[in-house]
Amino acid sequence: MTVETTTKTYLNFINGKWEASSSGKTVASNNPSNRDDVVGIIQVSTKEELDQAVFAAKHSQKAWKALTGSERGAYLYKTADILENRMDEIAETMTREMGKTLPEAKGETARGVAILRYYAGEGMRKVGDVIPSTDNKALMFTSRVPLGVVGVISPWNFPVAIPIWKMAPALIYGNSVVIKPAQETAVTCAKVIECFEKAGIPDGVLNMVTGSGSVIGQGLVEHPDVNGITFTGSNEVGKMVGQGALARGAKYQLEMGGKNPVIVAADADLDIAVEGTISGAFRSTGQKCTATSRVIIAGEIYEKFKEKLLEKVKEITVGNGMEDGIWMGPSANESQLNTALSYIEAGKQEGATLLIGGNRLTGAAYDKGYFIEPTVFENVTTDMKIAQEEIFGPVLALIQVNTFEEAITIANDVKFGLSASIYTKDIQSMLSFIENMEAGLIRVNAESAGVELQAPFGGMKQSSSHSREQGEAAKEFFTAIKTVFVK
Ligand SMILES: NC(=O)C1=CN([C@@H]2O[C@H](COP(=O)(O)OP(=O)(O)OC[C@H]3O[C@@H](n4cnc5c(N)ncnc54)[C@H](OP(=O)(O)O)[C@@H]3O)[C@@H](O)[C@H]2O)C=CC1
Ligand SMILES: O=C(O)CCC(=O)C(=O)O
Repeated sequence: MTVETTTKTYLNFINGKWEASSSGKTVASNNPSNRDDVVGIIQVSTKEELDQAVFAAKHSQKAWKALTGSERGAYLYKTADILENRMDEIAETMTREMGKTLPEAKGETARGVAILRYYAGEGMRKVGDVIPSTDNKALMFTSRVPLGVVGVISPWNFPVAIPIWKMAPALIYGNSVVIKPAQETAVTCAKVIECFEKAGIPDGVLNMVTGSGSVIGQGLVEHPDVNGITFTGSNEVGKMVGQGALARGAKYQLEMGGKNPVIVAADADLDIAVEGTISGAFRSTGQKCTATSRVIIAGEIYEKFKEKLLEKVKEITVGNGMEDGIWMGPSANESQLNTALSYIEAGKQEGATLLIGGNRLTGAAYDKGYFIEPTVFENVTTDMKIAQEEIFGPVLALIQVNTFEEAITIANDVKFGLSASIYTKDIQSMLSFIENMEAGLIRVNAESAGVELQAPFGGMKQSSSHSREQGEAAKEFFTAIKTVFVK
């Protein structure tokens, strides 16, 4: 395993060139496992650089759109090959920058490669339908056109996969892109952009501007030349992004929080249910919008499930994700750690019973990082904060129920509707769950997290703006339909 020791300064990528911000200000991106380790220095940009990036995107888009889909796809195939060759280095940067373990980071980078290849192929697929006209002398069909300039605002929890699952479809359908990655993981994003640059993407078609959400993110939302905004992050910011885009008639897409339940029915295979619950709740330190945060368990098997779950939680090794044998890394930053700790406190105050964990980890191996114990509560009622609000940390609430109907009611009793999972062998329970769960992702005998790149991804209720990302569904956001009537 190689660890970089020099600290590099990363610039903005505007119109095919790497440039420093005119602000002269930079900020360090630190390792959440060891805050003394500076992963890179990034630009704190101004509106001026954002304007330059949007100008470049706007002026390059016509020529980009004029290429055939297969020509645009060739750039994505090339980018995929370059990313694949840099897999280890980019995954290591991700682990250093936001903490997820190296195997998780490698898996995510490989997923980025696969997403690029999937959308590269999309350049050769159909863009419209022929629709019978009532006039037998006419030809009626639909065609799709790009939106123009797409603004991408991405979070830190999937620093490779999320930027790529937004940029790749935007590009293949003929849009140009300005991305503002989360400051937390801007170095990882810069390395992904380097792969596109190396693949020869034409100047101005893809631009990256780093800086704060309130300046560069908000600036993208309000920019009159940005035709579409795709966002993943918190509900609070997402709603502002949506309102800002709507106010000026721009298209927008929001992927936000989750409070994802797992139902463990009386007939479930408990070993499989425990394995899926642990992985869903604690992988990536619970920092996934699809993470499991509530387990709703049939009374008959409650004690047995709890016992098996706690046995496995005790085995979780927490530490620096670069080290072999570490299963769970740190929280991505101090604020995430404090949020998780404050929810743990709220759980105790509101009367839930802490079964395991609940503390920040201390000691030589932990003091310079943001490490927290995997935590499980029981006696959780649905009115408690830990049963209602997104924690984005390794905290699990166990809720015991008497009937299947009660399980579904509780599972739905939140403002979110992203992902939901059930463990059962009974086909009627499965069908009822599929029918009645208010969630965009329904998982049967599988963990709540885990998304396949070729399938639609998104939530119901307050988890999304009701559109879907990934797979073919991405076409709906990144293009506009023209209905053509020819006579
Ligand atoms: N659905 C998901 O996958 C995610 C959910 N979250 C949730 O959000 C909570 C807070 O995380 P946080 O990182 O603060 O999430 P944010 O929603 O603040 O960040 C997401 C992205 O939006 C940017 N942003 C921030 N403010 C604005 C703004 N006013 N206008 C436009 N863009 C903006 C951020 O920039 P920058 O960070 O550079 O300032 C980042 O690029 C988490 O605890 C979790 O609950 C967070 C990440 C992903
Ligand atoms: O579960 C996954 O793989 C995707 C999760 C996700 O998109 C997110 O947390 O933002």
